[in-house]
Amino acid sequence: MGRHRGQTDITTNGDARQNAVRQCSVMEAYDLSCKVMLIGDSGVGKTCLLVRFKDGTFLSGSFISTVGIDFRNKVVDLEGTKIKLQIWDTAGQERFRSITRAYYRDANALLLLYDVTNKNSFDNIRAWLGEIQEYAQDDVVIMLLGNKCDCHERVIRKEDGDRLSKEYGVAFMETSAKTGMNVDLAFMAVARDLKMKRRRRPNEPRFDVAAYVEQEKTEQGCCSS
Ligand SMILES: Nc1nc2c(ncn2[C@@H]2O[C@H](COP(=O)(O)OP(=O)(O)OP(=O)(O)O)[C@@H](O)[C@H]2O)c(=O)[nH]1
Repeated sequence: MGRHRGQTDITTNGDARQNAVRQCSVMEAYDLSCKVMLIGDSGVGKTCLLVRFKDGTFLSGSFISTVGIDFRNKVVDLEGTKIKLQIWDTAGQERFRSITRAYYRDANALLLLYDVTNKNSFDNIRAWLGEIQEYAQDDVVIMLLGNKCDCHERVIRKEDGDRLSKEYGVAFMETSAKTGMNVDLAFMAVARDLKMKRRRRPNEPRFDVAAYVEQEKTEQGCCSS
């Protein structure tokens, strides 16, 4: 397996808040690369999840929506294999849907977020899954994430997310970009899936990302919001 040189991590749109997201990283070598997209309604926490994973920090303060689409790279080490995750952060607002849809078909994994304090964002998950069926590759990895699980104002129970994910046969966990709960796991599970796919021999069983997440995830109650 050859090792590639990473491209510099330059983002694509001019939104002021994303100066926090916009930095050039030193070129890093990697063995495998994959595209991960963050999707879901506006305000569910996609940018914050990305920043938490990439920088280990939480973007608090006033909320400024993503314009269009943006990306950052992160190279992770999985038992000696360097995997470059190219993570696309999409705008949740309806007016950008035609732009973001165009990127679905190149994605290896889709992290689909709702906000546990926002019922609408949960109710819209079925529509998002419909879009995925229509525009994404058949073997795309889908992970449903109930974000902001640190908040006391929760209106969606964990069982609701669980039930929906089972109905659609996708991986599920609750996350918090604020505390970092399960954030690394979401991205590392995607990296592991990619590695297993590339390494799998014809007669070997497929890696079950949903079962892996179920086993590894942290189930935590509320903390302060
Ligand atoms: N308490 C809490 N707040 C969060 C969390 N994640 C995001 N937020 C807040 O939710 C708001 C929206 O977060 P963003 O990451 O900008 O949301 P987005 O999904 O990228 O929104 P769009 O760019 O419009 O699609 C911000 O005020 C964040 O500080 C979380 O895990 N916990």
